[in-house]
Amino acid sequence: MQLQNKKLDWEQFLQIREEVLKAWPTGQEVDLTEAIAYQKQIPVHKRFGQKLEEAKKEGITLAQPRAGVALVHEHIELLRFLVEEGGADLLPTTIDSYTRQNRYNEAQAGIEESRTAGRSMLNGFPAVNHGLAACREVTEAVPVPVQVRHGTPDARLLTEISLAGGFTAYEGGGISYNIPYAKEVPLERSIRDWQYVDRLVGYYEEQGVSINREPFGPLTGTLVPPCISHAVAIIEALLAAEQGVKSLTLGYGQCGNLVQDVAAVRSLEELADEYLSRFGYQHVVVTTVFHQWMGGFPQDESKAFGVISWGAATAALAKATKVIVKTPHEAMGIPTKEANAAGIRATKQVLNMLKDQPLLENQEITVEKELIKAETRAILERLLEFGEGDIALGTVRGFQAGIIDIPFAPSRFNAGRLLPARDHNGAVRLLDFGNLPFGEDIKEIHREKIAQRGKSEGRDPSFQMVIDDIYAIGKGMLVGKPR
Ligand SMILES: CC[C@H]1O[C@@H](n2cnc3c(N)ncnc32)[C@H](O)[C@@H]1O
Repeated sequence: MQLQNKKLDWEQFLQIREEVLKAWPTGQEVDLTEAIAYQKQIPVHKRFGQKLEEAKKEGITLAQPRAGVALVHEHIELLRFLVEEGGADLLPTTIDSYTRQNRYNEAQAGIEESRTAGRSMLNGFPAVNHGLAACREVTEAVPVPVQVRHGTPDARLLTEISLAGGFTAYEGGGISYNIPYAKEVPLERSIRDWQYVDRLVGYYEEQGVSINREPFGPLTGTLVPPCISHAVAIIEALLAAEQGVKSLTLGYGQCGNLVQDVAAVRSLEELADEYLSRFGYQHVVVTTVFHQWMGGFPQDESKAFGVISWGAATAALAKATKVIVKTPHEAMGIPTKEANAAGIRATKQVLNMLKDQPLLENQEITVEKELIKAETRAILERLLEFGEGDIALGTVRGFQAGIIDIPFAPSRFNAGRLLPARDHNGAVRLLDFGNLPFGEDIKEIHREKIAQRGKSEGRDPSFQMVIDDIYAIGKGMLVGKPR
C-alpha cells in the first residue's frame, strides 16, 4: 500500500507486531496489557514528559547527558553516578551500535565479552538482549525519568521492550535515525517502521500513559543549517502526531553563533505550533532540546569545557526546555562516568547562573528567526506539493529530488549536494544550495554574508572554507579562518 501519513489501523498494527516480537527471544516477554499497567504505576516524578512540561512552565532548562554501557549493574551504577555526582535532571540510556542495526547476535557476544573483560565492550546498553526485567531494574533504580537514545532505522522491537521496560521517553524518527545513520535503508521503509513506533506510543497515550517522543535534531551534527534540521523536526512531529503522539520534544544542534542559535530554538517552537495546528493536531505539548556542539571537539579538556559551557549558555539564553550535555572526553570516545558527570556539572553551573537573566530582545535575533522560518517553510511547502498534500509521500519524493538535503549524510537516498559554510560572524550559511527550493532573495542573503567573510579573510568563498569550518572548533576556533 502506498506510503501515507495516516494513523495505522490497529488490527493491521497487531499483525505486523507478531513478526516484530519474533526478532529476538526477549520480544516474547512483552504483553501490552501488562506493560500498560506497569507504566501506570510509575510515579509522576519519574515521567519524562511531565518533568519537561514543568520545566517549560518554569522557564528553566534541564540538563541531560548521554550514557550507556554493556552490563545492567554497571549501567545502573553509571546512571546513579550521573545524578548524584553530575546533577543530571534527566537520564538517558544510550543504546549500543549493534542493537541499532538489529544485530542482536553481536550484541549478545558483546555482553559475554564485557562479562569476561570486566569492562564495557559495547558503546551502549543492549536493551533488546537484556530484555524487560533488566530494563525495569534500570528505570526503577534511579530517581529521575529515563529516556532511550539510539540511532536505529528499524527500532520497532527496541520500542516494544523499552516502553514495557519502564522508559518514559524515546528518541528518534524515520528520517533523523536513517539518513544520518545508515547508507542503504530506503527512506520509505524507515518512515513506515517509525509509523509503527509512533502508533505504539499513540496506543500507550490512548490507554492513559504518556510517552515523550524526541525526533533526533542534530542529524549529522556537521554544519547543519537550522532550516534543514527544522524541516526534519517538523515532518517527524507531523508523522508522530498523526499516530497519536501527544508529548513532543523537537531538537536542534548548536551551530555556535548565538544570534542564529537563539533564533533557531525560538523559530523551531513557533513553526511546530504553526504546522501542528494547521494539520489539526490538538493537545500536543511541544518542548525543545538544544544539543551542545555535535561536531569535532578539542582534545584538550579545558577547551572542551569551553565548548560545553558555550553550549550550556546558549541553551539557557534560548530558553530551550532541555540541553543535551557533552563531555571533556568527546574527542576521545565513550567518556568515563567522572568525565560525563563533570560535563553535567559545568553545564548546570552555567544554567544556574543564567536562569534569571532573560536575553535582551534584539532586532538581529528577530531578523534571523524570520529568515529561518522563511527557509523552513519554503522546504516544507514544496514537500507538501510533491506529496500532493501528504507529508510522508512528499518527504520520500523530496529527498529523491534534493528539495530537502542533509549535509554530510551517509545515506545514498540523500542528494548530498548542499555545501554549508560559516559567515564572518560564524553563523552557518549555504555556499551551495543544491536543489533547495529557495527564492533569490534568500539565496542573496547567504551569498552576501559569505562574501563578507571572503573579503575579511582575503580569499574567495570556496570548498576550502567548508573544510576549515569542519575542523575549526577542534582547533579552538569557531570560524575556520586561514592561518
Ligand atoms: C549522538 C552522538 C553523541 O553521542 C555520544 N555517545 C554515544 N554513545 C555514548 C555513550 N555510550 N556514552 C556517552 N556518550 C555517548 C557521543 O559522544 C556523541 O557525542
